[in-house]
Amino acid sequence: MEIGESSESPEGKKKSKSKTPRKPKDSVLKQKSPAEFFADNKNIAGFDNPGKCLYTTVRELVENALDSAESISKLPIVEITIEEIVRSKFNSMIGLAEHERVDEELYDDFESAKAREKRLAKEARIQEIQAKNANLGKKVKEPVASKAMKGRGETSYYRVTCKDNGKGMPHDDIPNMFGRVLSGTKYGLKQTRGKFGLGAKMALIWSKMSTGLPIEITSSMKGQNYTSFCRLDIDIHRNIPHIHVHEKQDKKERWHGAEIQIVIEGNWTTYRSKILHYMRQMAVITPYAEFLFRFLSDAPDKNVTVKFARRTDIMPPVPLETKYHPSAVDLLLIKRLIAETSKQNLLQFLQHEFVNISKSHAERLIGEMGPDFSHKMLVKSLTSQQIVRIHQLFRQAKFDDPSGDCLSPAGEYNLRLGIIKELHPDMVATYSGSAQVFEGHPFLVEAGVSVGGKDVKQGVNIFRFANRIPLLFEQGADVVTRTALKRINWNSYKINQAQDKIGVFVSIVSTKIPFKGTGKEYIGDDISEIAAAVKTSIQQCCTQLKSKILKRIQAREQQERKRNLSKFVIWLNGIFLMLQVPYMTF
Ligand SMILES: Nc1ncnc2c1ncn2[C@@H]1O[C@H](COP(=O)(O)OP(=O)(O)OP(=O)(O)O)[C@@H](O)[C@H]1O
Repeated sequence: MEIGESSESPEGKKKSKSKTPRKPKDSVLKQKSPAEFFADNKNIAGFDNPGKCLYTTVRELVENALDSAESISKLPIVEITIEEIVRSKFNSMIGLAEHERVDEELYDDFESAKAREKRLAKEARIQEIQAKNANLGKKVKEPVASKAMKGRGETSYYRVTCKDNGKGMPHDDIPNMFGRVLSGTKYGLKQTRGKFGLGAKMALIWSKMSTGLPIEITSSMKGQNYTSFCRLDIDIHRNIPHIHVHEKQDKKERWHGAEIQIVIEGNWTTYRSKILHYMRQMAVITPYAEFLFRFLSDAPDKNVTVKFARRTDIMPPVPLETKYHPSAVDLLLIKRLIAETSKQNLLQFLQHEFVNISKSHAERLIGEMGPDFSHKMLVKSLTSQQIVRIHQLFRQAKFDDPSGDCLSPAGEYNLRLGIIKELHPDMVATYSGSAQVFEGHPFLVEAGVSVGGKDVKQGVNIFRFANRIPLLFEQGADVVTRTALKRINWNSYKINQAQDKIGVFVSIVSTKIPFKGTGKEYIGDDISEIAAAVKTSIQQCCTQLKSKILKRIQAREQQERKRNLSKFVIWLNGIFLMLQVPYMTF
């Protein structure tokens, strides 16, 4: 495609033009494209402020990389680099001439002489207090940068690069995968980290909003003798990719996977610890992956390199695509399945498009639908009323629960490995529940509870994972937090909720994780089946721990008794010797 060309054909444009109803002159009605909507409401996708945008961009790219490698059963290798770009370098990148400030008062960080004096006095006072605290051995807080300090010094542009060894992307699909909001390959009923077809596009929208620079995608698939390269941005108004370059290049190395590069505004200082935390927790729940994380800056003392080595070659099974459960479908979905099915008659349709409907069961269901239904009736000829009847029956009838065969939990082994690596606890217990169902969707909960360890605070430390993604935000409202803090009677397991160092790890996997919002930050506490399964899993771990704790208490008591006994024997010996002394002197 030519530079600057959009991917929509002129024919397509003509067609859509003729179909659009003419807008009355006095109409105030406006439409928004999905890209415009998400650009206006980027916070609902986890892009709140520059720091959070940097965090979410890293997250989206890493999760896509893992999904891609796992989809071909490849042990993932993910390299993620954040390169700080100082303002002057950024300006030269975009061809903007350096400009010396002329009218200082115009700037947000302008300080009058009086304000400067006041600030310096305040800073001196703070430094004094901090020096005193340091002398007393108290913890010293980092001073908060003033507006004047922030405005001048802080660099806020970052080149984020993520390279994986996944399956790569078909050459022709790349523009839509990255330049059309709500397009992706993970919409089916399958356990994947991605779901909405939004994340990578949000990173691009943020780059467009903050730096105006395009995204660059390099990809190669197994068996391809070329590498695809694409540089594009997004036409927000029309929600279509705006392609700068899209070409096939000579393949220089035997590599398959993808490398995505994007330049965005961000804030490393405020989100450094969140990003590193995320990487660490990702390494915990994905111990079969190798991660190399780098932060590069012009100031070498700020540089960070962390390698999370692979700790096991055991990968969870590849999640399988499944069919809909009759209790999980609504009218719209039934209509869509009817439109898309390759089956001719109603009997075949029920049998093949849903799980847990056998032939004999389908026959009985059709009998129950009423006299105007028959096995052989053409499924595409069903009227709207008839579809409503099917839906009603699906809601009232009893169906076996879907099996959890399509799910791919982390596995108790991986979870235990992660906990031991992360917390080095004194004791740990893990539990993997069996598959259960909410609203027709299979889900499975695994948990680990640990006591003691290094770098663990006193009290309950919660680690949450959903479809093997670490969840770091909105902890308070999450089903795991609420359950661990309010519904577990820790005392009854001989664990002191306030004083012991308790680690609670809960991993939930499902073909549909009921996240609150598209930012995938927490799972609400309103689905009773999930809340109950989380509680049971934590309790099961606590029960295992209780027997270990009791054994430890018994062992301690026994030791104490032994110690007391030996003290008593020493004391007796002493008495005996004392009694001997008079005789010995004779
Ligand atoms: N590193 C990658 N390797 C292979 N394919 C990728 C990669 N990154 C993105 N894709 C493809 O691009 C599509 C769109 O990605 P995007 O991040 O926008 O959404 P998603 O991952 O499907 O869902 P979500 O918005 O929930 O993250 C993906 O469905 C996937 O097919």
